[in-house]
Amino acid sequence: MSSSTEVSYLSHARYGKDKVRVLRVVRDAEDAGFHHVVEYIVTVLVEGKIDVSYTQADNSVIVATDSLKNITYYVAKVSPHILNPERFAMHLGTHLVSKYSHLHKAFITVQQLRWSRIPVNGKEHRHSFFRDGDEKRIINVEIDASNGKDKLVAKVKAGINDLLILKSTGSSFTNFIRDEYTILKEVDDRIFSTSVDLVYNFTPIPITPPSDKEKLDFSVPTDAEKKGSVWDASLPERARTVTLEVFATDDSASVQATLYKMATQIVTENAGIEDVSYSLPNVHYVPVDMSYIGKENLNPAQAEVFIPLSAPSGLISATVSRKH
Ligand SMILES: O=c1[nH]c(=O)c2[nH]c(=O)[nH]c2[nH]1
Repeated sequence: MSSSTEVSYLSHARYGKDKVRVLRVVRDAEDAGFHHVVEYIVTVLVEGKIDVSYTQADNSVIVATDSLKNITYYVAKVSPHILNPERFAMHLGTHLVSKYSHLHKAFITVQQLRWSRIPVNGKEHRHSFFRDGDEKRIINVEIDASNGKDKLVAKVKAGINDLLILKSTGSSFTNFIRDEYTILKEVDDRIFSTSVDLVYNFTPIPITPPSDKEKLDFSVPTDAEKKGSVWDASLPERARTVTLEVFATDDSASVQATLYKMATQIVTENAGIEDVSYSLPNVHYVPVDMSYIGKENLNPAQAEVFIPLSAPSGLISATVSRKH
């Protein structure tokens, strides 16, 4: 950044549009009455030679945030990758840094809301959907053109937010530090409930720059289905399945130990993933003392009535990284 005063200079600048909400309908290529829908909340931000807009009040370098919003809708209309949020985000970011010579980086975040097919008489409906939960897929893409418009690099992370899960046994918590602050009893059986936030980071990958005049080409490599890479369209569902299955089947010694098993399995099974992070609140369910009415409800093996505590909760997080 060039401009500076006696004591300060512009050291960082990034701008764009937040909360661009878009729903896209895709009519199936073989059967136009069979619809696919995705709903995204998109953040589209750019960096580059934009310092004079801050330091000199010179707007000539600004692609208006309104235009960035319009470009988001346009790419949502024309991208053949719209149903895949990672590819859509990479396509949008690639278009921006390719079209505007002074923009060197694009940062695209896509939050995908759930729309699942309504089952009717045991069959998934062709064009009717329901919101089955608050869980979201989150995709973060940086398209970096700072080494040249012909040497684009994509840095992609993806994951899940707000996936609420609970198991009613198969979880214990013992052997922790006991001192003058300790009230908590050791338990060999308890409820374990959490709201999963999962993020996995891919190894940065090269992106083929668009060759058309409009800079709208976006090519997916031919080894697109290569397991465990950014291009692996089945990876998000597999990471979700690992999360759910490890949670369900682990004889959990702690949130920490179960988290580690989930993260380790995802890194092990996906060669393109550099690291996996989870943030897991330990949502407490407290057995009600029913001795007032002569009912045993405190013994973990007999407890049946619990108070869900909205606050406070534990908060357990960790990152498991690939060794090189
Ligand atoms: O799995 C747990 N990890 C902790 O660190 C902790 N601390 C606590 O009070 N309960 C639990 N449970």
